[in-house]
Amino acid sequence: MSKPIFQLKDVVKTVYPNGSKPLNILDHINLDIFPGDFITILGTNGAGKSTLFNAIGGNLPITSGNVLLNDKDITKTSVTKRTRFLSRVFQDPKLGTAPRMTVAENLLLAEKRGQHRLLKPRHLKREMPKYKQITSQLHNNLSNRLNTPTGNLSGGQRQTLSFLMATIKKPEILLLDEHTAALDPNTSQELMNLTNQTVSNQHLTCLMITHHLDDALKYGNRLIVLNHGQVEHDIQGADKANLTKDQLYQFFDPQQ
Ligand SMILES: Nc1ncnc2c1ncn2[C@@H]1O[C@H](COP(=O)(O)OP(=O)(O)OP(=O)(O)O)[C@@H](O)[C@H]1O
Repeated sequence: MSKPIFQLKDVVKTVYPNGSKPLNILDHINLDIFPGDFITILGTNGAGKSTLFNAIGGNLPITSGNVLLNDKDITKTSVTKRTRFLSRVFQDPKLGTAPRMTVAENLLLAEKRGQHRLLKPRHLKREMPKYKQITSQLHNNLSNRLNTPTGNLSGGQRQTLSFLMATIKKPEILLLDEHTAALDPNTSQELMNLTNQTVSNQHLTCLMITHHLDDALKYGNRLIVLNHGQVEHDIQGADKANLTKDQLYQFFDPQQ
């Protein structure tokens, strides 16, 4: 078996809601993520899914435990530094892109992530055929809007762009935080297909939060259910492939 690319070791995040008694919103999480894992993450509202992503992305300092990338302890590494190896796509299409910059400029910016970010017009010109090609993967006309400021795009176009920006420079870890939830059913399906293709073709390591049981079953090699800040189920390989929707429903049955 290969070595984990990413590890959470006994990660705890404690909060004090309204100054009351402590509450662990991440409660001793241990997780080994392997290269090429595509993990779908389910959990009821408030289970800790976004908090888990914030701990991985460095957006939230954890109370105790360690976060490791390729055996290196990155627990104290800033969000900015983590963007060199980690990309995240949020539910809100407005969050991923710079609204006054054009589609092409945003893509160039994403390609230069972690480098000296000087946008030169000749770089932009050189990359245009590539941007045309990657934006043509969906039938939403994004490829004809390369010189349009992203603030003028539809939500679906903008979310496609956020996804392309997150994957244009292969990240070591890709975090998808309900990235299709704000889209209409067809657009959502198209972006999910592109996601699956990209993860598979680029051999990305990806974690995807979703509330769609069908998507959680259909995609990925591994499924995690979070509950009260703990990993309640971690189903992999053949068990994941054979998992049924009825079994999944049982995980959320309060009688269980
Ligand atoms: N910074 C914080 N301070 C206090 N409580 C927090 C903080 N961040 C999250 N929480 C609480 O921790 C719990 C988990 O929140 P989180 O947003 O991770 O849940 P989630 O599983 O992503 O939910 P949803 O499906 O609704 O997005 C919630 O009860 C939330 O109110």
